[in-house]
Amino acid sequence: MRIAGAAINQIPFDWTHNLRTIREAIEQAKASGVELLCLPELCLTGYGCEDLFLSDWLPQSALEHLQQVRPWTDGICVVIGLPVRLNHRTYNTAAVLRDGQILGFAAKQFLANDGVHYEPRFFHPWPASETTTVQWEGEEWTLGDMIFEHKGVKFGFEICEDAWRPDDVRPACRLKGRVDMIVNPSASHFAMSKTDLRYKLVLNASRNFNCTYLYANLLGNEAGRIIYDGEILVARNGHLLLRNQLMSFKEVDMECVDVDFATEQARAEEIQPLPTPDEYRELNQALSLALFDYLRKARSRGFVLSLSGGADSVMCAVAVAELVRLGTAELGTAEFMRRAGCFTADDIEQLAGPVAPVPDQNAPGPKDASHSEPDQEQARVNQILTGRLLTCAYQGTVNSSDDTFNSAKELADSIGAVFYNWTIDDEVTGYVGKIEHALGRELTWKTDDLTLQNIQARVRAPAIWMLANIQNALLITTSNRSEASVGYCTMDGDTAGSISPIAGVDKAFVKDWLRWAETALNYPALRHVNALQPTAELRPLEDKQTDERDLMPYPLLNRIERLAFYDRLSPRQVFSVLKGEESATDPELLKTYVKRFYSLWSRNQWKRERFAPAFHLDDYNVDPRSWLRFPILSGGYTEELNGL
Ligand SMILES: Nc1ncnc2c1ncn2[C@@H]1O[C@H](COP(=O)(O)OP(=O)(O)OC[C@H]2O[C@@H]([n+]3cccc(C(=O)O)c3)[C@H](O)[C@@H]2O)[C@@H](O)[C@H]1O
Ligand SMILES: Nc1ncnc2c1ncn2[C@@H]1O[C@H](COP(=O)(O)OP(=O)(O)OP(=O)(O)O)[C@@H](O)[C@H]1O
Ligand SMILES: NC(=O)CC[C@H](N)C(=O)O
Repeated sequence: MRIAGAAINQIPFDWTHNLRTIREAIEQAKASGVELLCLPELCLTGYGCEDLFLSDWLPQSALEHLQQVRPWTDGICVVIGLPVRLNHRTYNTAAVLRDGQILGFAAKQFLANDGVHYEPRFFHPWPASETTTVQWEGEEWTLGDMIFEHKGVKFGFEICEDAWRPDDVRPACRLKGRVDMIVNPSASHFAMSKTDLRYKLVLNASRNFNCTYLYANLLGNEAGRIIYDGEILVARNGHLLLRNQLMSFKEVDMECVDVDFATEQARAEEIQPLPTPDEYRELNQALSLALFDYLRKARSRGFVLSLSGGADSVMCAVAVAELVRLGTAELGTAEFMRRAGCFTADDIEQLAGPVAPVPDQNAPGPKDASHSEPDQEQARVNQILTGRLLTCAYQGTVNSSDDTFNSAKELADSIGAVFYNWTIDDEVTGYVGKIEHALGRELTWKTDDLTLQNIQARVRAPAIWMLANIQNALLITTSNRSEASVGYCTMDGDTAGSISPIAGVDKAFVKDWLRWAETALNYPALRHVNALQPTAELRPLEDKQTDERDLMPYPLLNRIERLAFYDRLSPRQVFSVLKGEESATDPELLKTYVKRFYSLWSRNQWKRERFAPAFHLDDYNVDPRSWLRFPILSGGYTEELNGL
């Protein structure tokens, strides 16, 4: 039997869009002779509909829209995820359709309730071995824990989280021996290296439960924060049959494979390991696709960035250039521009030549564009596109250095971004003078250090916002996770912006990534930033301000943060682990860092509540609206820190 998974790039309750990609996937599958196709979890509504899942109308509307899919399933068996609401409870289900009929709804039994997932807020778990009925306009279907059959192949379900539970409780343990195949429609968020976990999960499931395992994930930045890598996996008895290229820029990535269910396949002795994921490359692909999707789904016309030449803003600029490079490499210039949604037909013809406005969805699966260099002509086109999508401004003060200016200018020029340069000293002097006049005293670095730093960061905001408004573009804010942890940023200053692409990764990672990108992605202009020490450049230059002098070494900050909030240790436990790991560092200094971290962390929760929407990229983040909730007002660990 030819079976397939299709990763599709959906939008919460955009029925027209979602039905279009579903139809496209089904048509591609039919054209490839596929007999059974699995689409991802909740793909009809989108996974990220949040509290709308609690309404009566959204699940009802989903069921109505499912009826439109029925005629498309002539000659094929298709699995489609949607919410179903019964007796004021919403269930997360996978509908099975064939030849225009709905065969039933398999319901999710274990709900994801960790990290970025809050499913028990929206859904009820379905009890094992039970079924009920769904009624709609005189028709009735079975919903619950059930087994289906297509052309003699018996199959049951695990819906995403179902598969992440122990082997002796997950649905597979009851399906073992009763089915030939387990189908898993998923909405599994991207995190660096997570593909390795998923691979092992699917391979081991197929081996341990003696079956074929078909897995299909969502694709792209669906709703703003969470990114899906579009992974499709098929394994049989511990052997990998299919694994696709992740992070496609296409809206539909359908991949199929033949499984000879009539012939037994010996159980694999052991699972062949995947090569270790390359996290820098993964991050690049995820960030580029996330930005591209955000741009087009927000119906925006590009990005504006206050480019200091320092690590954070430079990484954001490279991410936009990479969005163009990877997008055009996979889709071609014309399709990339069409999909971006912010270019006119004339623009497209000018840059891509005359093209038929036909989507390229029937082309074969994506290639890994991240390894390929564009030819000279494509590189020229990419520079023009980057110039259309990214406008930067260096906004210097008397405290800025030539080093950061050169870094910003050369990088912007090398990628083709529009680059402006102005100073903000007049505005700073104007505000300082006004306040000095009102207070009747001078403001000095000795008495007013933070105030004088923050005013510089704040007066950069209005002009850069003006550019964003003029261009109808998204203002990128450059916060990273380390900065967010300790509030090392000025609220309404450098945090001003509408999207925060790198707030999910720590500062040490940002620096390492830029060193990697200089050679691996061929951005020679990064040599400037790679030679710089991170600095806010807010104090007079002779003060030689650096982030790490103000705070602590970034790798240590990152380690404390991880121990405190990923491993959830107490301050005492964190200190004890650090002492063991950092035997060369004075324990008193380590204690100072631990105390500094926790008190800055607690004091700055309100800032984290106000950051612009950020992508989830690492295995955790500090965003209170996705991974990590923490009180705004608290005891601030006073007793715990005093006891160290
Ligand atoms: N719980 C709470 N809820 C609401 N507001 C709260 C609050 N606690 C304090 N606040 C208020 O917060 C305000 C202070 O916050 P804010 O004005 O943002 O400034 P603040 O956090 O005091 O200082 C900013 C820090 O970030 C550093 N910085 C700034 C800019 C750029 C960079 C860089 O790396 O480039 C670094 C700078 O060196 C300094 O250490 C005060 O007015 C205080 O009342
Ligand atoms: N001279 C400047 N021109 C334009 N924007 C600036 C300037 N200085 C600071 N900014 C803005 O403020 C942000 C915060 O500064 P921050 O120092 O945290 O980041 P960075 O300069 O990009 O990196 P690094 O910390 O490694 O120097 C910058 O990313 C940038 O958006
Ligand atoms: N949608 C889900 O059930 C996702 C949960 C699962 N643990 C994952 O991260 O893939």
